[in-house]
Amino acid sequence: MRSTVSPVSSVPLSVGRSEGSVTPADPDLRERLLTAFRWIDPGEWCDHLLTDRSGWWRDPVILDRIGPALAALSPAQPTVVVAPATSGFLLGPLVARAAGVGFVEAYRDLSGAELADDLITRSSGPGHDGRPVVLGVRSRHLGSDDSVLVVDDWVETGAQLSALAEIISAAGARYLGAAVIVDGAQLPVRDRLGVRGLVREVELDHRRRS
Ligand SMILES: O=P(O)(O)OC[C@H]1O[C@H](OP(=O)(O)OP(=O)(O)O)[C@H](O)[C@@H]1O
Repeated sequence: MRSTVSPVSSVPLSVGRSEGSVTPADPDLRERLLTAFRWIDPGEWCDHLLTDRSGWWRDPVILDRIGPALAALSPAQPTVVVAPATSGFLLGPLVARAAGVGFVEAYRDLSGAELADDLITRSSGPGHDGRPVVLGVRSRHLGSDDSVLVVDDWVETGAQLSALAEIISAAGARYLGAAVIVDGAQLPVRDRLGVRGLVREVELDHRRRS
């Protein structure tokens, strides 16, 4: 399911979507997020649409406002922001900066020499691409005094967030919830993982059809 067209990632075409509430946000920012996003139909070889989120990062206004907007979704003041590779490595530091805290990477590829460190790893899934999710976080960067806001650009099955919530719990830290740009989660997943989003996936879907 993974596209070779960078920086596009895949999201299933016929995913179930809930109509749950999304936290109200800056209307202009929401409009920019909806406008700058593109669905891509790769054609016969693929039975689902691909997501092109690159327009978000190209818009300087989005880049300026997205950190504070996501930080504002946190139900409490975090002591640290955690986000998964790859998009989370862009978004996470923007949110951490807005919240006045530090950032910790959650890696998907645990084979790199740079990760020769004590890691807390957890698996979950399958994720939106049908594959198991395995994430690892350096244990020395999280502790029992930490309240952790997880940040990502998109939630679909919640597999990434589930693994992160378990990692945070294993570190003895407090999981505050997740702040995301696009909430495509089903209601039970949204509630279980404390997901708050700026836009709903169905809003993007409506734009595709209009
Ligand atoms: O709720 P889930 O089913 O776990 O899916 C959510 C994940 O999907 C996207 O990642 P993607 O695989 O597209 O990778 P990217 O961060 O490199 O764009 C997004 O950035 C989330 O991390």
